[in-house]
Amino acid sequence: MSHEIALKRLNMLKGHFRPSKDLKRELSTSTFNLAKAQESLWNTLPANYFETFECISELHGIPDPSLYNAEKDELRKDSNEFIIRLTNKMFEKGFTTPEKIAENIDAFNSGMISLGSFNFATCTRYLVQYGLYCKTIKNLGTERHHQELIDGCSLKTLGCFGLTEMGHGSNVRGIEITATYDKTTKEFILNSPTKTAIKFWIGALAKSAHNAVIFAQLYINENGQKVRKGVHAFVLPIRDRMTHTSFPGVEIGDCGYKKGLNGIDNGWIKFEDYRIPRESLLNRFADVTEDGVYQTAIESEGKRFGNSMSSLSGGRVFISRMSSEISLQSLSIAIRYAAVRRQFGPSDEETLLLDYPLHQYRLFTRFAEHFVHYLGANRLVKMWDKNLPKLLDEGNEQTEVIHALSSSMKAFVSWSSQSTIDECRKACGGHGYSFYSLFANILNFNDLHATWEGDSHVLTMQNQKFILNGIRKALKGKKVPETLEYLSLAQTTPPAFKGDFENIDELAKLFAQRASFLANKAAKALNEYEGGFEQGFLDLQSFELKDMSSAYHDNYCIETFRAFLTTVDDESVRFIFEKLLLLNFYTKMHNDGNFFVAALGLSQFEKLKKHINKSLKHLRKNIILLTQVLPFPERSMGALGHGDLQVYDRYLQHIKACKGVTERASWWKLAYTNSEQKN
Ligand SMILES: Cc1cc2nc3c(=O)[nH]c(=O)nc-3n(C[C@H](O)[C@H](O)[C@H](O)COP(=O)(O)OP(=O)(O)OC[C@H]3O[C@@H](n4cnc5c(N)ncnc54)[C@H](O)[C@@H]3O)c2cc1C
Repeated sequence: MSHEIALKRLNMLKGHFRPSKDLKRELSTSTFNLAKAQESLWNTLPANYFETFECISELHGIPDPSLYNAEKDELRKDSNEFIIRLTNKMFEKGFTTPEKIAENIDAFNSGMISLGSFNFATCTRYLVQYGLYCKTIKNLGTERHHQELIDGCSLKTLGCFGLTEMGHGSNVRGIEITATYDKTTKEFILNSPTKTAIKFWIGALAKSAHNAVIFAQLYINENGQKVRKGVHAFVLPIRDRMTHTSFPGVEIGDCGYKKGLNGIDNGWIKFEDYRIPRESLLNRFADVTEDGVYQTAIESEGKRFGNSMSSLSGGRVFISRMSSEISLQSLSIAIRYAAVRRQFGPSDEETLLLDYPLHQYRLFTRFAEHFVHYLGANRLVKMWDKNLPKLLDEGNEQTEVIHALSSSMKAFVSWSSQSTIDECRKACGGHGYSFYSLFANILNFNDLHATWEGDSHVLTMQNQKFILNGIRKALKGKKVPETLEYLSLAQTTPPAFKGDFENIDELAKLFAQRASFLANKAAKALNEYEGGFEQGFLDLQSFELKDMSSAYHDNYCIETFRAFLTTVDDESVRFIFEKLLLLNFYTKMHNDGNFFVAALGLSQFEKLKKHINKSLKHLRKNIILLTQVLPFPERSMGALGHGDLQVYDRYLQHIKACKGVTERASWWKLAYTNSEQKN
């Protein structure tokens, strides 16, 4: 499908807005060309985004997420049924054959992101199936695992990904499940020796999966000794396909109700002398011969482990994007609601929430921030897709860059998203607390992003190590990896900024100098740390090291945005996008007084407030049209945020659509004392 047709169809999905009084008023002040803005932004979207969107929207009977409040088992059944229907549809349309998907899982996965606006559970099921189960087989397996890959891609086999255990999540190298090779039968024997060795939290395991990828400590016999060879991955059946019950030696259970995302059947699994064939070992980087000899071309256990884990960056890439997307989704809801909601005011007609400067600050500064994140995340998805064919090639530095980048993006984007979604909920007051506003759903989903696919604090430490390595390279005059070019500025003191506050290039340079300065400051603090480098690395986590990572993240997003601006040819559109970037600069500067008071001087720093207020006023004129630039369908806008701004009508429709709203309760008699009670 051509891009143009895709845009047209997606605009149809987004809905035609009946021009309500509020919408007419809002659009009358806008200053930019909507179609041109959409074209520029949508060009940055991941491959297959529109195609998947169209496929999903053609499936009938998918409930509106803001009306869908089913119980755990029903949610799980629905998400299972839905991915099967969707995959069939994709095949039917010829977008994907199992072979095609096997070759390029990520193009498919990018499209799956669009599922998020329909149903988070189904989107997660897709990520587990393709992004974790299939991708691990593809990246860590060899030709002998091709059939498993094809079966996984076509959904003949439902799979899950078992890395985390009851006792170990972040420290994956500490997992306890053992896989011991028995050369007499040419099998591995899986065992969970302790309670903490039980695999836990595994998505799609509790009720659905036929197969699992399981990470375990590999043991072989060498000269009569049991020798540990480190963490390795295996693909294995866990349930009998005739009965869908687990095999002897495998115990599977449900992790039960969670804070959210109950449509995913997270489970636990315990092994007791469970035998699997030698070929189950995903043997791209290491193998065990029939006679029980361990063979690998990579001597270092750490390097082998690193290779096994690098394919996991994909999950972080998608989380970064998903988090920025659902923040903009939440902001669009809150902004549209505020264009209708009135409170107080000098005259009979009360003031719109959207006209209060405080409300503008709360919502527009975050809109600008997440718009910048969104572009950063879209670029990261493209970097990931491009790098995929050579992901694990020897000497491919790009994999390391993407790992560092996705680690910081996942952390900083999902952290700020959490507070943004919460702020949006509060900005809609009491109605924001309603289930139908969708905020509870979105907030609970995003909450997980801080934890799964690697705890975000632990991930920022990986990003910090990458930057510190970069500094070492820069000091030796070696080329630094992509995203660390700013280190060449070698900034050891805060620069004195005398530039123009409207000049994006000058402000971008200031942010690059800040990233360089904070990196050098952290490196110096570590080198001079009294307790030594290792202790310093722990002690300075909340201070210099976190600031260093945060500045790296800001710099990457700013550079991405500047590159994006060069692709925008319509002046009215470029102008409005520049305003978003400038507002993001000002708020970030204002929030980091430590650095920016030193760089600007106190009186210039104080002037930031004036620049912020001016930007808010300008954005006020365009903000509703800006929400229309985003490629979100109306069904992801809950009851309060549809583009036609018919807030109260739709909210009431939602309320009334629920079963039993106006009916007398079955327990009504309890509302009366015995003496009053009717028969
Ligand atoms: C709904 C859900 C679905 C999941 N799905 C899967 C799945 O399909 N497959 C799978 O394998 N796993 C899955 N997980 C597990 C998830 O990936 C882990 O929970 C995650 O990696 C964090 O590990 P943990 O829970 O052991 O936390 P811990 O590592 O115990 O962390 C607890 C806290 O300690 C802090 N901490 C840890 N180490 C350090 C340190 N060195 N310095 C300072 N602070 C530290 C962390 O920041 C965190 O706040 C899922 C989890 C959930 C909740």
